[in-house]
Amino acid sequence: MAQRPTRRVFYGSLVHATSLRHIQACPRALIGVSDDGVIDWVLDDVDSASIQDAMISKGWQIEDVDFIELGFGQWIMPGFVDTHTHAPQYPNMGIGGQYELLDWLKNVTFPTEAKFEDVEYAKKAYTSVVQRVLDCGTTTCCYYATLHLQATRVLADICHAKGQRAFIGKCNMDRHASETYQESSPAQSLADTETIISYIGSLEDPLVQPILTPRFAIACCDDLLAGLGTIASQHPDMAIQTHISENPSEIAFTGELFPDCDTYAHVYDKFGLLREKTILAHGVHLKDDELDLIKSRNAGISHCPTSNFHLSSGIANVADMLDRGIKVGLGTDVSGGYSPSILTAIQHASIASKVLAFQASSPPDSSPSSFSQKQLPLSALLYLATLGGADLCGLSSVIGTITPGKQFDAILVDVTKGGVEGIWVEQEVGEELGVQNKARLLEMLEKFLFCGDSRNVRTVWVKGRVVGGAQKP
Ligand SMILES: Nc1nc2[nH]cnc2c(=O)[nH]1
Ligand SMILES: [Zn+2]
Repeated sequence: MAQRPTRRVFYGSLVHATSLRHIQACPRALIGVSDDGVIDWVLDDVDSASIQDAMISKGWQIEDVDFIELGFGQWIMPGFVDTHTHAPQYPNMGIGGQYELLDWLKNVTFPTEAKFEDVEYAKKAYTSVVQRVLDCGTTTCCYYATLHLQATRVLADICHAKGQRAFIGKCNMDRHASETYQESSPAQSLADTETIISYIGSLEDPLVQPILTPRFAIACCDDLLAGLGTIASQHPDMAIQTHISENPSEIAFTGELFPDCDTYAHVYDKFGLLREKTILAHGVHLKDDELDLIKSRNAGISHCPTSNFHLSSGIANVADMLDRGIKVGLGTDVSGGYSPSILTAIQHASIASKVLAFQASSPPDSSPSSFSQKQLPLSALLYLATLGGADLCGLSSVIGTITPGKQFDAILVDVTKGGVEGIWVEQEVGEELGVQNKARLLEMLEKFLFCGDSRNVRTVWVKGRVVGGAQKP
């Protein structure tokens, strides 16, 4: 029996942000994806009559491939990168918005996370969390797990089985949490961290990677932070995630606990935890010298605007971070944030930038290269959700755009479905693929980013494998 071809060619619209300032929108792209899930070639503008010739020019024959032609209102774009979320907090999503951070952790979050001591509970919860996140179009996700070793293994296994690209961190926290939910000693916490690192390293596919995860400075004693710094130095390539400067009471308490450190960022730096691929969630109240330090260490910020609004933390000045050349990605921060979808983070990142812009006391910098005191343009929003997030995780050469040599981590968007109103009116009057010109495509993209939801995410691929979506083929 003839083998089913596994090389795929997509014909239709392609949209991706290649920089903070530029969206490439190609209404008639032809994309060749190899059977190992790598993007082999991309042609920007191919007439429908020239498809076969175009493929032949790449050495591909139409009979040897799965050929997928996109319809009206559909396009391929990179999958989203969620640079900060808490898998064990999904059961709590939407609950606890009356609290600010420290009370919210005590009253809502720690009791929920404690339940993950039960491995069966963890299996059930994490199975549905990971599928939900994939169905939202998130192809790469940086997950905090809980402090539990077994449950963290379960989360890694589920991401591995479902094929999500993921960073999985067993949370380190040995103080200032609760009597029933904190680790017994730094030694225990560090030993479990080493165990999870080697366990995740033993999974045969490098899609799932370990990430060092000190919860935040308040929850880690000096010995624990020092031990994590040692582990970090033994794994110079490993990513690190933590929280920083989210809430005024948190910052004040951190200052009391680390009186020898000038700022919050200096605490992490002192212990060797501020470096390339360090993902700092929030950064709402960072001072100038902290921003300088973060930039000098080549670390970056996960902007979590939904959470920053929901827990009344404040508004992070992303425009200023971008002007300083600091890496920024988006995070849902469930369940500080109440949505698993990066679309919600995009919407709130836009609103946050507008609030800062209209509260500014001076006129915006007139330089077109400055984002400061201006609303974030669509290109920046899309960039933060894709390539910017990838860059923060050290994956910008692997994912984040639909570019030859990168892996096919992508979504097929369909704005004729679900809750995106208004698009199909033009379709009724005869608009077809060829007429879906660049301006129209950008308009549809904007509508998807602001009015869309997971019903519009038709298919989700990671490394060429279908892993989710509203309508898997
Ligand atoms: N938003 C948020 N901030 C934190 N700081 C320490 N832990 C957490 C957490 O779980 N969520
Ligand atoms: Zn968080």
